[in-house]
Amino acid sequence: MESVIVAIDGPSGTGKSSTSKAVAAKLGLSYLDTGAQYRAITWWMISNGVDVTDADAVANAAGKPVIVSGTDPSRPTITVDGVDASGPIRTEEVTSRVSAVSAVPEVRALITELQRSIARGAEAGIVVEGRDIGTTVLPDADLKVFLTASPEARAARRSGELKGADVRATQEALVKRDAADSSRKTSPLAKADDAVEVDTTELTLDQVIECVVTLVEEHSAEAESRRSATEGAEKRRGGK
Ligand SMILES: Nc1ncnc2c1ncn2[C@@H]1O[C@H](COP(=O)(O)OP(=O)(O)OP(=O)(O)O)[C@@H](O)[C@H]1O
Ligand SMILES: Nc1ccn([C@H]2C[C@H](O)[C@@H](COP(=O)(O)O)O2)c(=O)n1
Repeated sequence: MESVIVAIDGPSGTGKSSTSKAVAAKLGLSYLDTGAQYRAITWWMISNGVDVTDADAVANAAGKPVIVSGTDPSRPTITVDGVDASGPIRTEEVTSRVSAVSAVPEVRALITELQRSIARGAEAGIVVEGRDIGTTVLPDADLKVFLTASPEARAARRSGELKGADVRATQEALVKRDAADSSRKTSPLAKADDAVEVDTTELTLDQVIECVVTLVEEHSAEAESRRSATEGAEKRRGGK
């Protein structure tokens, strides 16, 4: 298969990370979790005493942390200034503040550039998941998928992960974060016009993975047949 860039966006808990990792592993592609990068910069701000409700303070500090993402889908990693941040970025404190930090345009500009450079460097291709990948980060992606699911299904999935979590409180927190991510001015959470929407509410994770793998394979087959047709036409012209 030729190198392919796949953008997977959608609200929280729709299955972006689980699906993207599995699709990348199946197809031999790299994998990038862009939410982890916004979480990492948020964790750095909190750890360094930056008031995350002060957009100017966040903007002034945004260039300081060095964030490095490992893109092996079987072992994705994230470090901040050389320190493993994979645990700390998943705390409740980071989750409740990440929308404010990721709404700051200077933060988005820096992280978007980082994401584009990682995608450019992925020789075999990459699956990049987030909120604005198809609309802003990689508008020329070969395939764009927008995952959705009902708030009830998403909360039930998340509560299953966070042992003993109250489903209603989890749902409220999810809906609140989606509203903040969808309403910010700079590259909000949105479906690209040319994205394929997949409602995962009634699908198992395996079914979603299979659906996206099929979409990538169909895209690659179409690209290959267009290439052969063009080559054939060029040869025929050259032969005349
Ligand atoms: N189709 C599905 N059916 C049931 N459970 C699922 C499905 N897809 C994902 N899950 C489960 O839901 C939880 C959330 O999935 P995941 O972390 O992949 O979502 P996400 O969209 O990346 O969320 P976030 O944006 O908050 O990081 C995980 O426990 C995952 O195993
Ligand atoms: N492309 C992206 C990815 C993520 N964010 C922000 C908004 C999310 O609430 C937060 C955490 O993402 P998650 O780990 O839940 O996928 O990061 C964004 O603005 N743009």
